[in-house]
Amino acid sequence: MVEKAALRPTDVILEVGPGTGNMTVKLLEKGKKVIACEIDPRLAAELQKRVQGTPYQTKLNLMIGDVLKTDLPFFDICVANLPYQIGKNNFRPPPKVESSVVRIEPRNPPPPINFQLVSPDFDIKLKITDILDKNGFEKKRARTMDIDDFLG
Ligand SMILES: C[S@@+](CC[C@H](N)C(=O)[O-])C[C@H]1O[C@@H](n2cnc3c(N)ncnc32)[C@H](O)[C@@H]1O
Repeated sequence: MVEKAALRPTDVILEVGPGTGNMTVKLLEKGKKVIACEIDPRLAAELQKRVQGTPYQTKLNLMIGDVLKTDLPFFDICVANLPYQIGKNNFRPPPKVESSVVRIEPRNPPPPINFQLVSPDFDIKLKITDILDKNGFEKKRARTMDIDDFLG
């Protein structure tokens, strides 16, 4: 994953969920700075201990909390291993889930956005439900769908 990220020595990297820091140390080797946001304070303490007294200590900004509720500082690139650190072949029988490494790059230049005002009674929840209903997806939920359903 670190290889795929093609990190540059000038990159400020955001790592979501560093755990005890197995990937963090690799990111610290490659980038200028790592902002690591970990929800579990015990794991964060382990990571802090791991870098203490090493040259990486000053390159790591460790934040404790839920990344979704945290005000994050500026970063250039996000590298994270959130849900499935174990591949499906580690299980017998293999679970019916797929894991992927996803690389998302912002478009440069950014596409033009046609901002439009919506009426005060616009309800995004109703809009989405309406679209799902019209396309026969009212009973489909991510947890009950497989990859073919998504691709279809
Ligand atoms: C699959 S582990 C990855 C650990 C480590 N990055 C690695 O590659 O070995 C997921 C990590 O994300 C953390 N985590 C889960 N939800 C989080 C959230 N909402 N905000 C921050 N960290 C989260 C977990 O505590 C755990 O350390």
